[in-house]
Amino acid sequence: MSIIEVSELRKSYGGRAVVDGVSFAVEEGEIFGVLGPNGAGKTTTVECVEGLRVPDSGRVRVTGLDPVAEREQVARVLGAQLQQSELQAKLTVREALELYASFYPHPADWRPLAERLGLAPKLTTRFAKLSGGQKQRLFIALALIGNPRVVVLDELTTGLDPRARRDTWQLIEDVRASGVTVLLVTHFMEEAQRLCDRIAVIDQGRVAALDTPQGLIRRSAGATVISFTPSAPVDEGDLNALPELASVAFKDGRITLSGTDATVNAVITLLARHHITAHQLRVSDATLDDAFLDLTEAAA
Ligand SMILES: Nc1ncnc2c1ncn2[C@@H]1O[C@H](COP(=O)(O)OP(=O)(O)OP(=O)(O)O)[C@@H](O)[C@H]1O
Repeated sequence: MSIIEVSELRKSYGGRAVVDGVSFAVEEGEIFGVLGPNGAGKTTTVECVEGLRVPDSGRVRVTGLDPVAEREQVARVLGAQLQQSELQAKLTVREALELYASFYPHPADWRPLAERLGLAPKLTTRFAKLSGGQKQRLFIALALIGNPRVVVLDELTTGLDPRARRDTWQLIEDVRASGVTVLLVTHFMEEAQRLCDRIAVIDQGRVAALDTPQGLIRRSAGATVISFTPSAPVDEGDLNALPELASVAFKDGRITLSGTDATVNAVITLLARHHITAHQLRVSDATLDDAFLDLTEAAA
């Protein structure tokens, strides 16, 4: 049994379908990413998993439980990241940890949790005085305090500086290493590529693709990118006729092509045939960023 099952989930607001038949399954121990453009329906989807919104139709199960009908049981196995507004400004870190621990029958000991999250020196600091990174750490601590089997994190690192973001990634990896399944909503491609075992790309309320980060990159039309400055003009028709070509662009005397290894080999042969030298030749793999744009454009 998958730890989270979402099947044909639908939710409309004012007659507009914002989640329009979303299905995916998350396996125990995975970091599963939900990625998509603004307004794609990501938060609505994960809030249905958390039992915070009631689906119009479809089936959602968390450890086999219905998050709406069995909300209390689900709350014992699922930890959700709070929104900023949900915590009192005057509450200290220690008070928040103790308060949230009191909500659960078998909470984690908050002291080692605070230690692990680097919150130990901040126990007497009020919430309002914490930095953005410290607040995020506290939210992670509160999401973990009930000893959940699944934790849902939405836009976890938005607003964090690069170092705090990297520290948070390490934390998420530690959380997973301790056996917790992570459902992660994110806008950051680097974050998704680095952390997620699998990703559902959601676009306009539907799953546009579901795969590993590498699988998504391979699936996008131009998985390999080659760019160079030619020593002499290259015939555009010849470039457009290259095998398995996904895109071609000309800028400031440089040519950038995307396609497959076959495209790269063919363009090198083409240049050699015309005795053209490729200056500053670069060959790289497409990134998740490229794949995302490709996949969400394709869906549009
Ligand atoms: N309670 C609501 N009433 C009406 N419309 C809503 C409600 N909640 C969400 N929406 C709309 O549903 C759409 C999907 O919202 P959702 O927050 O799920 O998207 P998202 O993918 O999480 O977006 P973002 O990346 O911008 O957070 C948006 O157009 C949003 O305005």
